Amino acid sequence: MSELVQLKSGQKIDDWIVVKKLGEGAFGAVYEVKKEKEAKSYALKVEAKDDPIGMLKMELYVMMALKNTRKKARHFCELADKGMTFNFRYIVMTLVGKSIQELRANAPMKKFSMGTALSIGKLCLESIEDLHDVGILHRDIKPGNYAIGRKEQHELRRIFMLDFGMARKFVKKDGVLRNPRIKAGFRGTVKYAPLACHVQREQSRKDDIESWLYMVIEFTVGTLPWRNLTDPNDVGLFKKDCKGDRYKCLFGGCPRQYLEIFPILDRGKFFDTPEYEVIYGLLHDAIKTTHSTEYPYDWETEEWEKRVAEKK
Ligand SMILES: Nc1ncnc2c1ncn2[C@@H]1O[C@H](COP(=O)(O)OP(=O)(O)OP(=O)(O)O)[C@@H](O)[C@H]1O
Repeated sequence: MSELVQLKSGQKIDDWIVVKKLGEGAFGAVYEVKKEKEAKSYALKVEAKDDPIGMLKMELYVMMALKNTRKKARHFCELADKGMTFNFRYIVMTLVGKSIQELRANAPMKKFSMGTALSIGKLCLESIEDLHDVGILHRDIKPGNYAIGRKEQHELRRIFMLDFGMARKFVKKDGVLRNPRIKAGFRGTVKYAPLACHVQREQSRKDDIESWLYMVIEFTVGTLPWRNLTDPNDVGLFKKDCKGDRYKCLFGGCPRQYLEIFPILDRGKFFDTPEYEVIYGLLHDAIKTTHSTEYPYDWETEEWEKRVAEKK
């Protein structure tokens, strides 16, 4: 694998000045950048030009595909610039706030209140539906790939879907759905991967929703029962059992409506459009039956701010 590109604070890349590093993924780093004499910050993602995998190309493709859609503004960063220097490629996009993973780490018992869990679960599902609408699967749905907006922009109730490095087009140019390959290599993150991924089956839209369900269960109860398993095969077997006899192990502490989601996914075939509306309906129903309120979100409260300040 090629070396990660490292940029320094103050370094100039075309029109952009690096403020600081925000984080680093397996394939590249993300930096806060600004234009000279402008106050607004953006996020710049880099990748070495000789990177054999070339995840940024897919990120760019996805951002362009989303650009002209009706709902583009809802849950995605906007592309502000793209470019290439002597040894790396980069894209510049909306700067978002904390990832859901970081937020959950700060939450008491590592779980959100029922209202917040259900409400952001709904927004995360909307982002998946929007992505599917442009013919793309995410294939790495997890809390680290979602972030809220920035406080300065008054966007603490907005959810952004990030990181399209694992994405795949499931529709061909002529609009026909691509046929599944006989075998598809493991993609994504073991903890949240759908069962299809564990058995190296081609993923389809319902598999993004299966990962979403694991993520939402974790938002709600603070844990997933296979959290301590490291072997992907063991995790796969555990997930399989949870779809059957061991369902209580996974759904304990969740609203009863979550139990209805696997059957909805299972009755869908590979090429079928998932029943998003039915799932939104279940989430709304769960808000009612658990007597939850969606707002304020947990991170908008004084207790939250106090706890974060105490941790520092
Ligand atoms: N638009 C953005 N604004 C602010 N921070 C961002 C933005 N995009 C990504 N980040 C942050 O940059 C870091 C690296 O992101 P990246 O997507 O490269 O990798 P990752 O998802 O953390 O890891 P991996 O590639 O292993 O899945 C993460 O902490 C992420 O939250």
